[in-house]
Amino acid sequence: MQYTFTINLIEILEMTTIVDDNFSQLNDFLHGKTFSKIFILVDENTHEYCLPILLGNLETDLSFEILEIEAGEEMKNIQTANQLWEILTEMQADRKALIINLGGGVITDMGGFVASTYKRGIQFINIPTTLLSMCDASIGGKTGIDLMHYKNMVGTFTLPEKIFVYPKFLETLPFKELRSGFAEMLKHGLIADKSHWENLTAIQKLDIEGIIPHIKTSMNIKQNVVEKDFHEKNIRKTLNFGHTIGHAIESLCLEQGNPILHGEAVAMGMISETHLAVLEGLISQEDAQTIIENIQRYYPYLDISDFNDEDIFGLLFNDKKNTDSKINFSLLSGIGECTFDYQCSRKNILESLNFYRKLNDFNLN
Ligand SMILES: NC(=O)c1ccc[n+]([C@@H]2O[C@H](COP(=O)([O-])OP(=O)(O)OC[C@H]3O[C@@H](n4cnc5c(N)ncnc54)[C@H](O)[C@@H]3O)[C@@H](O)[C@H]2O)c1
Ligand SMILES: O=C(O)C(=O)C[C@@H](O)[C@H](O)[C@H](O)COP(=O)(O)O
Ligand SMILES: [Zn+2]
Repeated sequence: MQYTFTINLIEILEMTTIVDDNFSQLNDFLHGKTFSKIFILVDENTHEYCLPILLGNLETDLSFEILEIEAGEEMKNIQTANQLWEILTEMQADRKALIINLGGGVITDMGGFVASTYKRGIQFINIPTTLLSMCDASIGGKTGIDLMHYKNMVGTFTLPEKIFVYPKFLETLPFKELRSGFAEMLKHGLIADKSHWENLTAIQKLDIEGIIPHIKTSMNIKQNVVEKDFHEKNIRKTLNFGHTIGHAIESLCLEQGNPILHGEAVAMGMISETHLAVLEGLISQEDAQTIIENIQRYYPYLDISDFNDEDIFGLLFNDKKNTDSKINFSLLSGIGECTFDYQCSRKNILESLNFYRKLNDFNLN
């Protein structure tokens, strides 16, 4: 017998709220609930820049504890998860405890994972503080940690109770982090909405004034895809465009102790995978050129000349989308259209990596 599981669109859309300056939507949510205790997970930066804003507006009689981890992808691992499970145990967090994940994608992935496994699952909400987590990571229920240097190898599909988005958190976000999140927004346009892509690429200077008006569209694209295929059996794989090669490069950089930002890796992966789509006859040269030139406008060239092809293939062969020992790509068939489960020849994959290696640095930033 086959079971299918679909989440109701309304459920996902209602899960996400853009909050006002008083966080009244968050306070309303908390007032109606009987949590035993609240744990707010932060990293050192969101502790400094975002927690004071949140606490200044939080209206609740419930007691809360702050759990802080160091910032960075290097922390998204089993050791950190273990420490958090231990702290929750020592503090006698019960099944009615709530975790508030206040941070970027590392915090929402990690906090969601810890919450979804502790005592077989306690409730959590996401309050994203980076562009990347507002538009992508806080939405859709993928939680997880890296294993060795393989990205997101252990995790769960578990939705938060709510996602509260406060775009003004972006005011303190460093430019590189803003640009990293912008890569996932470009991805949303490329896989699903040509006009979103055109609006984003019309932005001449990447700053929050230019980007904030487009956040909601990216959130909606992600929500719509997730609603159709929560467990990534089919169309959700399109959200992985740029990530097959991107994750491999991100993992290698992490392993070498030279981490790059997730969005930087995705930008590189989108260029390489767009060329791969040309080699496979999926997309026109003209569309590919537009895509690649625009991504190059925003992102610095990543020097992967020293990366060994076999190391890259080793990682590609462990990609979570693979089946039957075959690498499954999500490739563009046009601007705003994406295929998935697409298998390419080794020759073309190598050529797409070499295409990237040969690109000049046209970065304007
Ligand atoms: N679950 C998903 O669907 C999903 C989607 C995309 C990415 N991800 C994951 O998300 C992670 C990347 O997320 P990220 O880019 O948000 O990284 P991040 O969480 O590491 O945050 C980036 C940096 O910005 C700092 N920061 C956060 N908010 C700030 C603020 N308002 N002001 C100043 N500094 C602030 C953080 O401390 C950190 O140093 C990766 O691990 C990636 O795999 C998950
Ligand atoms: O939500 C999804 O599905 C995505 O693929 C979004 C990606 O941007 C994100 O990086 C995700 O964590 C990648 O998923 P993974 O399953 O390849 O780890
Ligand atoms: Zn991503």
